[in-house]
Amino acid sequence: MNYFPIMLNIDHKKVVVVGGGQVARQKIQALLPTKAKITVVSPTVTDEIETYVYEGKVKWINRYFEPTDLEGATLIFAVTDQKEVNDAVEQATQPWQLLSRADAKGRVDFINPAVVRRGDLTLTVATSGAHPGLTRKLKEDLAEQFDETYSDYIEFLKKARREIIETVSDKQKKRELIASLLDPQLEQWAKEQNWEKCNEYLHKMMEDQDKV
Ligand SMILES: C[C@@]1(CC(=O)O)C2=NC(=C\c3[nH]c(c(CCC(=O)O)c3CC(=O)O)Cc3[nH]c(c(CC(=O)O)c3CCC(=O)O)/C=C3\N/C(=C\2)[C@@H](CCC(=O)O)[C@]3(C)CC(=O)O)/[C@H]1CCC(=O)O
Ligand SMILES: NC(=O)c1ccc[n+]([C@@H]2O[C@H](COP(=O)([O-])OP(=O)(O)OC[C@H]3O[C@@H](n4cnc5c(N)ncnc54)[C@H](O)[C@@H]3O)[C@@H](O)[C@H]2O)c1
Repeated sequence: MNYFPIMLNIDHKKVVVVGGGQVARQKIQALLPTKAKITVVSPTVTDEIETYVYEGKVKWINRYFEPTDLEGATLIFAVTDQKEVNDAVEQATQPWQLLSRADAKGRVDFINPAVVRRGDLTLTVATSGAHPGLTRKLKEDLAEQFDETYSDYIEFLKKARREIIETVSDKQKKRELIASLLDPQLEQWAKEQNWEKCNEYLHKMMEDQDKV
């Protein structure tokens, strides 16, 4: 199966998670960094989900699923341990709504990749359902390779690129300067949190370009 990978903006959109077990917890935790309006429908929820409910991050409808629960939802997660319930969720899903089934049965509008977030950098892994365990392993490898310091590095790159775009008008120079931000020396200084060196390098590079 060739899935189409995209990064969705689901801020302020309604997302309904049917089921409140470990898989629901996993999906909700992946949704929390967004500003989606998350509703969980289930007679039981895990302790973590209950905490999110008390913190106001998730709305809990504390009962068995009913078709009207899906009204207005953009994304729907059928993550109960009952095939018949997941089937009922599928039946109630409108053609324009996007459905994910944790049991990978029936209608599958999207599957969930494993995600590593480092600020604005998002690394995702999927095997198109072939082996989710491998997906998890590769995610852990990536999390190690791209450690937490990457968030600050990406933030520096973002600001430096903006500065170049706003101050350099020559197209060719602009492109060259942006490309040279990927110098491994900068990455190293960013890892050491040496922002003085990073900024010095950036401004020296911009001055040098001016002279050419
Ligand atoms: C990436 C991740 C994200 C997430 O869960 O959101 C995710 N599964 C994760 C882990 C994981 N899942 C399972 C195991 C046990 C080992 C095993 O069975 O393989 C482990 C490993 C573990 O937990 O260590 C069991 C399992 N998973 C699915 C089925 C049904 C089936 O295959 O038929 C069954 C059998 C259930 C049963 O036995 O009844 C199906 C799906 N799981 C997917 C995603 C989608 C495809 C992703 C891809 O392309 O790889 C897809 C198709 C649908 C979906 O859920 O979107 C998350 C990594 C968490 C992380 O980030 O660390
Ligand atoms: N995609 C994945 O990563 C993955 C991993 C493991 C399992 N699975 C699949 O996901 C399913 C769920 O796994 P789990 O570990 O979260 O199970 P679980 O038993 O921990 O949770 C099931 C949840 O569904 C709720 N539920 C049952 N009937 C319901 C109804 N009528 N309406 C609303 N909620 C209802 C239960 O109250 C419970 O909260 C498994 O059966 C398996 O098929 C997927």
